[in-house]
Amino acid sequence: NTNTKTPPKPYPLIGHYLSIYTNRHRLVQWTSDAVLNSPTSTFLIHRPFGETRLITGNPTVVQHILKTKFINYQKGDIFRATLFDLLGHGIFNVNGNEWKFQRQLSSHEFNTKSLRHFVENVVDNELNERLIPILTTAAINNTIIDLQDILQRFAFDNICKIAFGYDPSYLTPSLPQEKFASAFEDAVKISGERFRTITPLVWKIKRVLNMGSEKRLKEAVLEIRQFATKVLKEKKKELENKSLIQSVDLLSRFISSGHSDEKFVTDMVISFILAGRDTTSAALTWFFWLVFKNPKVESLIVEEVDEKSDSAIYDEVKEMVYTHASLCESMRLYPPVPVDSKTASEDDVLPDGTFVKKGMMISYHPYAMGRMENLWGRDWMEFRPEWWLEEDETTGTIRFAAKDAYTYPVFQAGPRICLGKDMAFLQMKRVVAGVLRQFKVVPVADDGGEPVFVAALTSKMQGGFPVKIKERK
Ligand code: HEM
Repeated sequence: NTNTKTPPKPYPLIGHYLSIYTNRHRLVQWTSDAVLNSPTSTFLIHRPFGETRLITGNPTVVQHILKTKFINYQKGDIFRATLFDLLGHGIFNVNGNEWKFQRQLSSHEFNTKSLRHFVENVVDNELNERLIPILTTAAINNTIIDLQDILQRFAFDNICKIAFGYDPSYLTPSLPQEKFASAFEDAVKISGERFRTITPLVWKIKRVLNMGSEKRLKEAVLEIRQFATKVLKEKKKELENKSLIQSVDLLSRFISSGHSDEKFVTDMVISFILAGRDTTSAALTWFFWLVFKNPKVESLIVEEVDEKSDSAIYDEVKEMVYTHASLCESMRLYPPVPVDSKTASEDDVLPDGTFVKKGMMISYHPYAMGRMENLWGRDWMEFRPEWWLEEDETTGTIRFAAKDAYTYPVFQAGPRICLGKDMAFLQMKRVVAGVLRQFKVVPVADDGGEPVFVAALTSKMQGGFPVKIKERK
């Protein structure tokens, strides 16, 4: 492991490849160290054969690429080609007018009250009918459960119900293994692995030869698309002679607003499922670990949850400022999307003077940024939700104080900021309230050490999160 105080040095021809290869299991940490040890917080990675990539933790540079020069920094060809088999022309994988159109269409739905109510119902149902009973049984039998796996299943059921009104029952393990869920799981995993091959040629050749993981990817994507098309056809039929009732999924909303082209809507729905699948579960997994390590924070959250439990659901979630702050703080240290990349369409010069050549990839690094002394102070490693709270001087109440979006780009920032941010908080706060009101989550391997943070497209706790569940008295 390299954790030197100077940024790693490149060699002729192979650049940083040796160091990258040795650290391939901890690339987030390797790139984070490189950014943290670079005086400008921007680091140039040399890949073999002279290719270079920039990686930055400087908020001014982040603002430059995500907002000021937004048009110049898009999803690049490598990114798009790597994810194309899975995502097609879905919102995650397009630029320009194609993106703008989908963004406007979906922002409209995301801002409706009726979608919000629909999401609340879906989340509450999954919570009360599935998650809480599983935790209750684990508490009674004193069994060890993998909370990370359970939260992933929870998020997958939720997002499928929200995106296309279909319940895969992934959090009901007694049912036979759901084909759609495992196809999605494999497709995301294999697509993520494509990014880690030394050159895209490796997976492209495997794909042409229909070999190994590429063969499975092809099958999985076919299963996903066939299934999504089947749901779409059923929905269309269902909606043919009916006007849309208020409380429905995104797919029905898109169809009802006149967008019924099969390929277009299927691509859109797949992007949404990907976006909502592993992000909230990753955030919650690390959150429950941090809360266990910080009993004072835990008791303040439980106090807030108990206090709000009488109010209406919507207000309860809106008002849970301490819980909200704790979630933000937990994602500062363990962001669900730890590194995210763009590609320059034209030559450019960054605000710090760095020259960017057309076609160069540039990544911003929320994981490194959450660990920067100049942004968070010497005690950045402390888990302190209070950093996100301030007193309202006129009323004397405590309120949430958001940080600058380019200093904390956990949801990205600028025109392409995460569309599901509010939905994600709503879901996460419902889960935190539902779980902590009734239970204490106790990690099994509490040897004092930090679990290992790993990431493909989104982050995970390596080896899962084995816990015991205790009923709160
Ligand atoms: C804690 C949870 C979440 C985090 C940290 C998160 C983070 C992000 C990030 C970093 C991006 C930018 C990706 C890129 O363009 O390269 C993004 C985009 C997006 N997110 Fe989220 N996300 C979360 C939950 C959700 C949920 C629940 C949804 C709901 C469907 C969602 C929907 C989207 C969509 C549609 C985009 C694409 C926006 C666009 O390209 O215009 N996200 N999110």
